[in-house]
Amino acid sequence: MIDFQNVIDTIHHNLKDEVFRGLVANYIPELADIDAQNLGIHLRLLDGQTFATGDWNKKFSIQSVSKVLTLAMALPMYPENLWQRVDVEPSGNPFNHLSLLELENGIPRNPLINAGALVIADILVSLLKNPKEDFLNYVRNVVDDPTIAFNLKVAESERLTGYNNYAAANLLKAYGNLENDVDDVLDFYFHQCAIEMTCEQLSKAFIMFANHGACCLKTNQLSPSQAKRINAIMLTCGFYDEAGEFAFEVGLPGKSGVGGGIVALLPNHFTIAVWSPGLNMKGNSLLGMQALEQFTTMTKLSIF
Ligand SMILES: NC(=O)CC[C@H](N)C(=O)O
Repeated sequence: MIDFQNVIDTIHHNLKDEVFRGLVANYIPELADIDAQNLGIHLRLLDGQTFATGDWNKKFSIQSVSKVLTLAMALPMYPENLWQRVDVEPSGNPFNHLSLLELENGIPRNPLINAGALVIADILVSLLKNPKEDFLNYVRNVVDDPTIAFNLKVAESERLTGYNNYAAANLLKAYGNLENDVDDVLDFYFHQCAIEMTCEQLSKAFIMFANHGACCLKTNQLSPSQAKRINAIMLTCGFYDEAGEFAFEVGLPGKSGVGGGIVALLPNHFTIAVWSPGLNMKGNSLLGMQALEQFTTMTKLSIF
């Protein structure tokens, strides 16, 4: 039996005084002041046991991690046509890259780059009565925690500075791959990214992917087949142009966000959420990746 508490405490100890911690995302001004010294880990086994260390109980902006949750909400509601509007190939490009979108006639490479997430946002804006509230309630239900909320300042900060996302949404609209107004889709997208969670809440939110889709939702659960496919997309596309590196170093499906969070999972075994706000050049948490590399190396628990 692995002493998980000892493993994550050792990783925290190894990394907590690291000098080279990457750079906090400052292209979203409201995120620029987050203290790069934060480092939290929360591990949740499928049998319900949990292990935590460091700043596991502080809220942070989940940013692109939300893209997996919008996909998980949309897929059971729109299973037939979704994959006609967004592909499932890794892009090998940064999360906000646009030239492939033009080359490929407005069909984003996958749902985890920004353009693909905007198509999923558009689907939810079309399907939901009160899109932002309904999605927030979905997340609250998945985690079974009604306190989860948007950070409205972060959403507003992105609205004021998100020129790349405006460009992506306009391009999608020009190619006929957005049904709704560009501003409505972006408003939804900026809010989904501005949800705040702790490592503990995030490890809970992703249990469904480790558990063949099953979680505490009463309706709209993922089927085992849908959960399998989302895991495949996380593995191949969850870290943008560093997806290969993450598979090589860590060997788990996962997703990062520019708030410095990473959540990863081993089907049938566990989910693990790590938060360290400093990012590497590819926009993924620098120490978060190192922590997870140490975790799968020390425990020998990975999909490979
Ligand atoms: N990789 C990320 O977390 C990017 C999300 C961010 N909201 C953006 O659209 O730029």
